Amino acid sequence: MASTAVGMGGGEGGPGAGGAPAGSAHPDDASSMSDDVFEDAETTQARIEELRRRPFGDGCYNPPAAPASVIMLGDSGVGKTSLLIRFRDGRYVPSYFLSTVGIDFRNKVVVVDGTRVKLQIWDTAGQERFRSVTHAYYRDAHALLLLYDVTNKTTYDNIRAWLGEIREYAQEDVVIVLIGNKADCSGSERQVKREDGERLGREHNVPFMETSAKTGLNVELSFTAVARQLKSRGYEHGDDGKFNVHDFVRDNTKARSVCAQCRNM
Ligand SMILES: Nc1nc2c(ncn2[C@@H]2O[C@H](COP(=O)(O)OP(=O)(O)OP(=O)(O)O)[C@@H](O)[C@H]2O)c(=O)[nH]1
Repeated sequence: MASTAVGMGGGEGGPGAGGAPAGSAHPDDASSMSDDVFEDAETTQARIEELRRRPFGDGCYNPPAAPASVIMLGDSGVGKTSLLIRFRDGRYVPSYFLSTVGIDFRNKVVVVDGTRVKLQIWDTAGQERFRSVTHAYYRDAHALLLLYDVTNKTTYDNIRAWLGEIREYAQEDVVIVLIGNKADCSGSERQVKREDGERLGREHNVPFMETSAKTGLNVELSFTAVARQLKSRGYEHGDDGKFNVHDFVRDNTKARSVCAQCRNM
């Protein structure tokens, strides 16, 4: 789990520039284990409104098109923040002690066949008590990355409930990708087989892949699949609409890689 302070706050010049957003704490900070990191709902709401107003700040000049909004969802601890940091910064930040507070975002441009697709990726708190805050964002989402943790069966079982929430709050045509994260873990650590994830994806007609924020397995692919599908639907100079995300994911998914630490467990 990670706090929003972990490299988050993508907009340059916004309230989070040059430091951690309010209500977050750094793991090295002795105060980070105390209750004062938990802000009240009003403060969280004010903070996310500030975040929403931030300009798209990737250092490039992109005046006309607004970025596509991508939201990362899933139970607390499945690795949403870690996956986003891996994708955005190409690094893995091992264990932190604090969960994401409320919601925060990062920007990233993905180039699809020469076209820049700008993604504004929202990292949500998996904890139940922040749900009402994050529900407000579903409506504006173009795509959702829905994660479970392959080492935690409960997070897999909860995917159906997450899909129910998505149906209730998100747009009908929102792009969804189902992700089984922590695929570097194997043996006794693993509680959910890849085939179970594949079956769940088929049941709900959403593309599925396993990822590892730790090793980087399929991390790029998960966001590229989203960007390609958004482009194919007409977001940013749409193409012929013939792109098939299921085929794309199937053809590009890499086999599992196992980290040394987990192998020895
Ligand atoms: N082995 C392994 N551990 C991971 C991976 N991704 C995340 N973790 C660990 O899982 C824990 C939770 O990761 P987070 O990224 O904070 O999870 P989260 O979903 O953002 O959690 P919330 O903010 O509470 O919703 C941390 O200790 C991470 O280091 C992975 O791919 N492999």
